[in-house]
Amino acid sequence: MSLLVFRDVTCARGGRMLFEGLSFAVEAGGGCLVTGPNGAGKSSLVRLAAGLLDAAAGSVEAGPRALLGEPSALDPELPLVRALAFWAGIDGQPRAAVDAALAALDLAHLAEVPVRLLSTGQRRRAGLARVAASGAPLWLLDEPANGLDVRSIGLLEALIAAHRAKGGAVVVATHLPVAMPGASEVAL
Ligand SMILES: Nc1ncnc2c1ncn2[C@@H]1O[C@H](COP(=O)(O)OP(=O)(O)OP(=O)(O)O)[C@@H](O)[C@H]1O
Repeated sequence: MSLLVFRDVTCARGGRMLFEGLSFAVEAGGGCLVTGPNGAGKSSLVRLAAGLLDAAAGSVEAGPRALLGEPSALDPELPLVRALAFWAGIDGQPRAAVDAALAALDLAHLAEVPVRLLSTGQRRRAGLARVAASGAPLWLLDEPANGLDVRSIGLLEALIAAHRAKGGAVVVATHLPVAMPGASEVAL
């Protein structure tokens, strides 16, 4: 079953064509690495997949999805656990999903710390925890390894592998190495 399908997609931004005729699909349990130099259109592809940007031509079909973008989307004033619980509530997920995500990203000891006091890497992991707790089958991760140390990249890779093992699918746009065994690659 495909969780994301691009059919002959053309993407233009600011009057400039970024890519055209792009077709690929990501199946349940699958992974897709989106690579390319700065400005190639990796973030734009993720935004197309998220439904935040319209294709100039072609079609994008996606099931329920969760997006990790540059801002973490977490309320900076709330303790981390409450900021995550807010989104989990909107996504209809139980509190246990938040606790599991905090544990998976080694954030449980920071649960009561306001989001604004987290370090860059901790905030990135917090954004990943929001995605992990969303219950969405399709994860769209834009530069998820930015700001992460080597150990945290290992946590990210394990999180992705566990989601895929449960039948989820993951799209990762990255200029840093992120291990996703068996993933396809879209090189822009
Ligand atoms: N809102 C916008 N309006 C006009 N042009 C835009 C807009 N957002 C991005 N662009 C342009 O689209 C091109 C692709 O940007 P995008 O962020 O998708 O690339 P990227 O591959 O993710 O780059 P990077 O590796 O630097 O993050 C760039 O030339 C950028 O200037």
